[in-house]
Order: sequence, then structure tokens, then C-alpha cells
Amino acid sequence: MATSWTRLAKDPFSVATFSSRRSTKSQRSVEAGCAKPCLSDWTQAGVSNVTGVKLLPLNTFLTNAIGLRQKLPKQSSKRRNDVARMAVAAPSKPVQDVDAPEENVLYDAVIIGSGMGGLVTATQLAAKGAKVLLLEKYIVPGGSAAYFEREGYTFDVGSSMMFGFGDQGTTNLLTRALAAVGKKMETIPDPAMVHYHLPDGLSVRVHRDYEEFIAELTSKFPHEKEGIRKFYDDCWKIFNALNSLDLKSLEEPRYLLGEFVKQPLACLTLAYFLPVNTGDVARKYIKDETLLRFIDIEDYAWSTVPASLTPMINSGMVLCDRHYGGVRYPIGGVGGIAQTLADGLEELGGKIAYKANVKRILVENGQASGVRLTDGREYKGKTIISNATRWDTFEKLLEPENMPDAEKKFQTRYRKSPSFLSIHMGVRADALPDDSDVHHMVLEDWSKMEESYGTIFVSMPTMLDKSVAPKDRHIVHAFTPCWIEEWEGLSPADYRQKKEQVADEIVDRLEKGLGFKGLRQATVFREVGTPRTHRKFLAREDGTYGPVPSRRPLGLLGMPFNTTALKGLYCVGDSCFPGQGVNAVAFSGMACAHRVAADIGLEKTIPVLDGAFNKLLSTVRDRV
Ligand SMILES: NC(=O)c1ccc[n+]([C@@H]2O[C@H](COP(=O)([O-])OP(=O)(O)OC[C@H]3O[C@@H](n4cnc5c(N)ncnc54)[C@H](O)[C@@H]3O)[C@@H](O)[C@H]2O)c1
Ligand SMILES: CC(C)=CCC/C(C)=C/C=C\C(C)=C/C=C/C(C)=C/C=C/C=C(C)/C=C/C=C(C)/C=C/C=C(\C)CCC=C(C)C
Repeated sequence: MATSWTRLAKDPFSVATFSSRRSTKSQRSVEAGCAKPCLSDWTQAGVSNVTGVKLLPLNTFLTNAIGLRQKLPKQSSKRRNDVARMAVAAPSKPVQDVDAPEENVLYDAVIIGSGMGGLVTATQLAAKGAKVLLLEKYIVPGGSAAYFEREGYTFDVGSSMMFGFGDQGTTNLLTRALAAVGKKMETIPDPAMVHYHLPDGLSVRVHRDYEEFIAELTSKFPHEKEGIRKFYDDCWKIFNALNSLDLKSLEEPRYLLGEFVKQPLACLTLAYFLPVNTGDVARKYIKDETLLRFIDIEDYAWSTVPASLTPMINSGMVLCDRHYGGVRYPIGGVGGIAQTLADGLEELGGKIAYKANVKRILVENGQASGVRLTDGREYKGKTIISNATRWDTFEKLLEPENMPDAEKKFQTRYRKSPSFLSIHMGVRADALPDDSDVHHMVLEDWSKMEESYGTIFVSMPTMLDKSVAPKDRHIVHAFTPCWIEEWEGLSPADYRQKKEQVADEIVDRLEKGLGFKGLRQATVFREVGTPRTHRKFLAREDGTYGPVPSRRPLGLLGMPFNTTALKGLYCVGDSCFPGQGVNAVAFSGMACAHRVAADIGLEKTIPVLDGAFNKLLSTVRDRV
């Protein structure tokens, strides 16, 4: 079933297809370790800055120029030809995108980055009538939730586990974000969120049906029947409260007061749980140490920290939504979500520019006023919104001496989580059981849960949607946390060799842990990405998956919202409240758009109350 997005992804002229046609040698890439090597060939050929073009052999340059022409599906053929001609005719000067956004315009919002956080902010603002410019460094939207194609496979860059696609309640944030721009995507419900394969043969399947899950867990820990119920009941209190609120900015008092009046119990429940960590709730009801470790991995699966460091509000959201809206896979792949939002943004008159690498946030009279790209272009905005991580935003995009004290504090409270080693495989379908679950987690030793390569996450989206792989093939995406340091300073040959060696070890563990005997033999395509790959293509410092608390947090209380100490500058994405997760950053995008809209007069607020409330809020949070 082809959606318009899948047609785009499968379009023979899409850039990813262009990439996959390149030779194996060039696939190994210009920069060793690049998971999208041809894209880096392409970038190095100087699409946004062709100063290096003279160094390339003519045939490579021409192929790249044609690739560029082919990758602009939405532009007129005249424009595409113009761009390609410019690339060929004027190789020693930076090529200006002929359809580049105008520089002499004052936008309501200039947004840096088209991750899901940036895209939701952009689309929400455009839907409210704002004049929006979205600048993306890469060549497709989505960031960690984007896609790439190789040899007929459409791989999800990150996880394939999508929440937020439900059709009831208010926590279905992807459904709502798409609806705001008049879009809807077809999705396939996943019968289980994840299948855990844990030490000592403990195997737990998280069924979509809540009672089935509780029965399965209770059968493994019958002596904790009551504790299990009580723990998950607390999660439901949170989820039901969240799912009854109109989810918007907690920094906007008019909205907040309105919700307190309409839903006092829900708001008080959330206020109660705001400073609480999951581990404390679990320990209140559960004594069995193995079951407590199970609760740890229930959180680690999406927060990359154990329950003691995971805010209870987020646990309430994830551990219940999987039985409510459930996990669903968008037909054609996760990348379609970003592509569909980007289409919707443009249809509403918003502008999105790719290969637009923001180098600097401009500050005038103590207020963020615009951005400068690496090619020198400048764009002005009443507000500037960064979807880059806070480390990238405050240490690279702003002059370091402009770092506000609040950000210094953030860096003491939160640290960068590890990145991932990602193994994208195409596997002969006859080698895998037909009825396998889509998502698995494998851990052989509890004491290694948080170590590099300790826990293996597996997504096999073709178990639900065969359209993302060639006939009789499955996608197996295995990923495991690891740090960037051990991948630095290697020669290109050593780097390549290490990638393959580590990947072989992970695949061997999957053969045992999942019972997928012969997985390695049946693998007909494999590409390995490292933290360096994440850093390069996702523009995330050290390739980090996101911020995690460096010490026991007070739940979500210390997590920064969208406004920053620099007037006019906002942040959105996983280094803002409520943290990592596509549905979480979708919330962050909605909240950010709401706050920005209030600040530029597109949304009602109560100015007198606004200032005082936010002062109080930041004083309280400063003390956390
Ligand atoms: N990191 C992973 O492996 C991974 C995997 C699965 C899901 N996720 C989820 O993805 C979400 C992250 O979403 P997000 O919205 O916070 O961010 P994101 O990292 O997905 O997107 C940020 C975007 O900003 C762009 N960008 C960064 N700096 C830029 C600059 N200077 N100029 C122009 N563009 C720039 C990047 O290219 C990227 O597209 C989280 O929910 C996370 O849980 C991450
Ligand atoms: C006093 C004040 C300010 C407020 C009063 C009280 C009040 C009204 C509070 C309101 C709070 C609100 C609105 C909170 C909202 C919280 C939300 C929306 C949280 C959402 C969290 C979503 C998360 C954490 C989603 C995570 C999803 C996943 C699956 C993430 C990662 C996935 C992986 C790493 C891959 C896993 C893969 C495999 C294979 C296992």
C-alpha cells in the first residue's frame, strides 16, 4: 500500500537510491565510518560549498551534480537544472540554492533542525499562522527519526518503536501533529511493545493487551502479584491524568490555570508525581530484587537509565500508552512521519531549507535575533528555536561566553548519555521465524545492563511492514549503547575492521539470545554505524542519545522547558522537558510552539501573570 511518502522514499531519483547505486568502494566512503557514505561523498562534492570540487575526478563530480539534480523532487525541472548547471558551471564559488529562502525577511520563527522536535514546533506554528523558516543541515528531515535507503531496503535511522499514533485521548501526539497540517498516516498496530530476553532464561513479552502482560509477569513472580498491580496502577494514574489534558506549554499560566480549573484532579496528580522517580515508586511496592531489575530494564529500554534515575511521569506515559494507543509502525517506514510533516509545513506556507547548516545564533542587544549559516547566509527571526542538543546550542551555536548560568547548571545536573552502535542488516526471510516479535531486548547479565554493548535492542519492522525491504528479506536493526571515545583516533582501516568485529560479536549474541541460528550466514546486507556516525549525521555532540541525570533527579522538575535565559532563544527536542523519545519530543514541540505563539501575539496569554509566574517557576526549579 503506497502512501505518498513511500512513493517518495522509493522514488528512483531519491537521494538515498542515488546513494545506493554507488560503487561498493565509494560506499565504504570518504570518511571512514560513515553509515550513509555516499551522502558524505555528495556533501564533500560541495553541494552547499563546492570549493573542493576541483579536487574530484570529473566523473565523480558529474555524478554528484546529477545526484543533486535528482534529489530535489519538489522543485521544478527548470530549477533543478539551474542548480545542476550552477554546480557544473561555477565550481569554484559556493553554490547558492536558487530556491533558497529570502534573506531580507523577518520570520516569526527561525528553527534550527528538522528533528521531530523542530518539525512539530514548525508545523504547529505554521498552523497558527506564523511565518516559519526551518533550517536543516542534512538532506532529508527527521534527524534521529529519519530514514536511508540501500539496495531496496528503507532503514529507519533510529528505533522503529513509535508511540503517539493512537486515535483517542490527548497523548496521541503524532496523530495530532499530523492532523494540525491536514495529514494522517496509515499505521500497523504492533501486538507487543517488546520481548525481553533476560538473564537466567527470564523471558517476558509486553503484550499490547494490559491484562495479558500483567498475567505473564505475575506468572514469573507470583509472590509479587500485589506489588506488580500497585506499581502499574500508579503508572495508570499518571497516564490517565496526562491523557485527559490538552497538552501544551507548562510555561504559559493562562493555559495552566485553565487546565487546573477544568481538570483539577488530573493536574494535582501530575504535580504530585512531577518530582518523583520511578525507582522509588517501584521499591515502595516490590521487594523481589529480580523484579526490581525488571522494572529497571522496563525504563532503560527507552530512557537509557535505570528506574532510580527515570522520572515517574515518563514511566507512566510509556508503560501505559503501550497498552492504550499502543506501538504502531507507519507504513513505508518511520522516515515518512518527518517527510509528511515537512510536506504539511510547506503546504501551509512554511519554508524548509536542507543543506542549511547553522553556524551561529546571532545576538543583538542581548536578544537572539537571527542565524548565520556556514555559507554566510543570514536569516532574521522574532524568535530563534534550536532543535540541536543544548550542548551544541550553548557551546557551539552561541559564543561560549554567552552561556547563561542556567545552562551551566543544566550541565551539572544532566550529562550526555552514551551513543549507539547500530547494525542495519538485510536478512533472508527463511532464516527468521515468521511469528517473531518486532522489538526485542537481549541482556545476559544484569550487572552489565548499563555497560557499553551490555544490552542489545533489536527492531525488525518487516515483521509488520514488508514494503520496507525487498521480497523475501527482513530488516534486522540491532543497536547497543556505546561511547564515542573508543571509536576515536583509529585509522580508517582499523575503524572499519573494528566495526565489523564488534558487529560480528553482537550478531553471535543474537543467534544465541533470540534463537536466530544462522543469522550471520543469512545476512545479505550489513552496514554498521558508530557514535561517530551519529555525531556526523545527526549533528549531536559525541553522538549522544540525549541528556540523562548525572545524579538522582527530582523527577522531571529540573528538566528545562523551552524558554532559555537568552531572550528570543528557545530550545526544543530531547534536551528539553520531558526528554528522549519521539512522542516526548513531539510534546516538547507542541509546548514550544504554544509558548512562542504566546510571545509573538498569536496565542492569548495574561502578560502580568506571565512574567511573575515564570519568575516563580524558574526560582523553584533553580533550587532543585
Ligand atoms: N539518537 C538515536 O539513536 C535515536 C534513536 C531513535 C530515536 N531517537 C529519538 O529521536 C529524538 C530526537 O529528536 P530531536 O527532535 O530532539 O532531535 P534530532 O537529533 O532527531 O534532530 C535534530 C536535527 O537538527 C539538525 N541540526 C542540528 N544542528 C544543526 C545546525 N547547526 N544547523 C542545521 N541543522 C541542525 C540535525 O541535522 C537533526 O536533523 C529523541 O526522541 C530520541 O529519543 C534517537
Ligand atoms: C507546576 C507545574 C509547572 C505543573 C503542574 C502539573 C502539571 C499539569 C504537569 C504536567 C505535566 C506534563 C504535561 C507532562 C508531560 C509528559 C510527557 C508528554 C511525557 C512523554 C514521554 C514520552 C516518552 C518518554 C517516550 C519514549 C518512547 C520511546 C520508545 C523511546 C525510546 C526508544 C528506544 C531507545 C528504542 C527502544 C527499542 C527497542 C527495540 C526496545
